Amino acid sequence: MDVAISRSAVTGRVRVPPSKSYTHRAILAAGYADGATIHNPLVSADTRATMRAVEAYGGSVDDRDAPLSITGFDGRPNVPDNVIDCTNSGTTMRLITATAALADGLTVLTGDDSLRSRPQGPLLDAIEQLGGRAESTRENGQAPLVLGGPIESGSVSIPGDVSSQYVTALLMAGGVTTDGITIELETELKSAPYVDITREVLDAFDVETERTESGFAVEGGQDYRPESGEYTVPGDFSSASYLLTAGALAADSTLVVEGVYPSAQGDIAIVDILERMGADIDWDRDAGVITVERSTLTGIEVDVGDTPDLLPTIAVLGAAADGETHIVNCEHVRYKETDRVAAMANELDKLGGAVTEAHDTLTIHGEESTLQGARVAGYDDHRIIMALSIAGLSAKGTTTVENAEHVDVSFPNFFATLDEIGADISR
Ligand SMILES: O=C(O)C1=C[C@@H](OP(=O)(O)O)[C@@H](O)[C@H](O)C1
Ligand SMILES: C=C(OP(=O)(O)O)C(=O)O
Repeated sequence: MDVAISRSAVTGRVRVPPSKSYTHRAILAAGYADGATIHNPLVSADTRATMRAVEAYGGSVDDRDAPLSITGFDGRPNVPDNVIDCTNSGTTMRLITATAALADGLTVLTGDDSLRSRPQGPLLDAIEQLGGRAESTRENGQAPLVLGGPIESGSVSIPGDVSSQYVTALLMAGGVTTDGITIELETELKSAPYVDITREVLDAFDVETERTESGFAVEGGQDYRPESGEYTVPGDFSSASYLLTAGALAADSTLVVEGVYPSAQGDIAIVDILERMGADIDWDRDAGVITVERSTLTGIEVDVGDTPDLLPTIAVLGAAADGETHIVNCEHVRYKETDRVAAMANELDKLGGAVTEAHDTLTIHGEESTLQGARVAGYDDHRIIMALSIAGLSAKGTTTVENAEHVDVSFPNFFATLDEIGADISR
């Protein structure tokens, strides 16, 4: 499905979808428990992959609309009857790799073309350090993966600069091992707030984890027990970033975004980034409401070490701002559904943006950029598609984004939501 977006104004009130990261963890935590009811879940292509995995390990998921009623496998995953297809979801594949290592037998994990090109090597190495079997069928550190357990407990040493999801996977599985898992980080941890999200969800399921001097640790022999059997997912700040950017670039008067309460999400930084760029933005934290007005923006420097998923959004803001926007510390953003640093450099260039790409930085020269509608590729990547669609709202003329159906991964109602607030869109 190609989507055409013409320059138009947006206004009104919108609600953000529930958080993808919290939903994945809550579903899997309910699987590690004997079950739970998950309120306000994100039901999307990626979270459905995690639901299927919980079922493959012996749990069940009823009512795939809110709330989700999950029966768990109680810390003891079955050997799946079939290969588990994680489709496009890196979070699913990393988190359930460690689950597979708890089962007494072999599990095979695969995914789509994109997921089968993403790095899994450090996590496979960690499973081997714990005495499990962990193989990449093509011996290139990528899926398809063959995992065998059961691992019992132990210490692992892994790099922290490829994906934080390896740490999340080991902490979640470690709680139900005999003696726990200690994780030593060989490098600085990138995407660190995602481990904070994990620890927050584990705490809500009564599983204790620890930040140590050199990494993290989780004691074994713990039971996943959600308080009163329930868990409620907060709103998603990565998804909110597209709506807030739409407001800052194209609001008629104001755009009001609802369902945005404080949580451990690093992508809350979008509020501060917009403020630093000069946007007129106000966050009522108690009410969970952000109000943003169309604003004249100025380029800034942003370190995305903690917030890789904001890179496409910030690149679009930079192309619409005056002056230079310098995005630094972004090498890990190249390991996502696509190489998002290169994708944004290529596609903003087609829209008239002046961009300089280096290995670990992306610079957008706002003063040399005048956004003009064009046909752009979506790279089958939800975040590239959503960011370019918002660029299309403020570009002169019409922007066509190819294969835009992939928004289904994290924000299934994205185009319907833009439509509701007045964007000129044809699908
Ligand atoms: O754990 C998570 O929920 C996520 C962690 C981040 O990945 P990395 O830790 O691989 O950077 C982020 O980019 C991804 O969208 C979701
Ligand atoms: C990178 C992302 O997710 P995942 O790693 O789960 O594929 C994302 O949602 O931007």
